[in-house]
Amino acid sequence: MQPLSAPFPAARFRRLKRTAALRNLTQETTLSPADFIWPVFVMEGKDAEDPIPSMPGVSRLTPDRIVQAAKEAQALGIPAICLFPYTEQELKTEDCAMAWDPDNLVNRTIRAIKNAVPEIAVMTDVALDPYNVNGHDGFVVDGEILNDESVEALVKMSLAQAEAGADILGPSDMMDGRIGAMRQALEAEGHRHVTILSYAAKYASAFYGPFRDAVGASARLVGDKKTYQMNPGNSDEALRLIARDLSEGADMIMVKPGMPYLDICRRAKDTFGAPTFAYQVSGEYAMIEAAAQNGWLDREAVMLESLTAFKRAGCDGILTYFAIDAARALAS
Ligand SMILES: NCc1[nH]cc(CCC(=O)O)c1CC(=O)O
Repeated sequence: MQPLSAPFPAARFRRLKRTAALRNLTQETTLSPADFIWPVFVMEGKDAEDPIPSMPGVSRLTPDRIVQAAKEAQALGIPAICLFPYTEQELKTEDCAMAWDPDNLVNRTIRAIKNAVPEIAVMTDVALDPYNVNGHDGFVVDGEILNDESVEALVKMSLAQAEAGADILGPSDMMDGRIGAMRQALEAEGHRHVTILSYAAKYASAFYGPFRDAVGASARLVGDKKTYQMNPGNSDEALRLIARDLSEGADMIMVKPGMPYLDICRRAKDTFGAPTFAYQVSGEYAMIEAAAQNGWLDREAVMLESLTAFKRAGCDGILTYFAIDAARALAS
């Protein structure tokens, strides 16, 4: 593209800024509730919720309340909800067997949502960290995060979620080769229509802190995730990972975190043109909420501006904890 304009005063950029009608008419990207995937935290129990202090306004919900939340999201035009489980500390194990238990909390919740609100797409998280004694996304042996053994476990976990009715599997683990292994197993087991949204460019980020509180992994995590998640200094590697995951059978790809990585979103979309998502992660949410609570930022304006920025950067959609509030704001 070669932007061209007449010299002043033939060109006056303020002409198209003068009224709301003209501004709306010439807006390049727009935001709609259909752009959102809403991440929620599910916990055991009935008719209860438990606020997450580092994510003001976000609570863990019991499955029955998640079903209510899914109904609300559906009514607001939000197409997908993404489930993350909170696991009691004493239930975490080294072998992470609960991750592929057909009746674990996530799989029961998928079924409950699919029964009550079949239209909404249910996305899951494919990674071992909520079930792992040491908080890592893969198996840990003698301090090493094992790749191939973890992939086998992730495949079992994926099949259990597909069986329960998940529409979108979200491998957030960053093990090598998991997309191909998952895709092959899904095809072999008759789950041809199950989609994979690969966390392809997922960085080893300090912005995940509040999420780890939410799923109860903070106290558990031994060391860091730098041997499998990306170095924040890298950009070309993101494209290689996305190319790899698409070639192994991912239907959609994700960049994570979001706002500090919009350059990666733009490169990803321009290079591959695949359905591209960004995750506005827990730390990004917490920063905005904290500033808003102090009266330092206008919460609604910043929320909508930040989400619009993802669309402008080339994203087709955004995983955001603001999904419900943003959908309400857009409707009003
Ligand atoms: N499988 C882990 C996972 N899945 C989603 C998030 C972070 C999401 C957020 O911060 O909102 C994480 C955290 C991590 O990698 O440690």
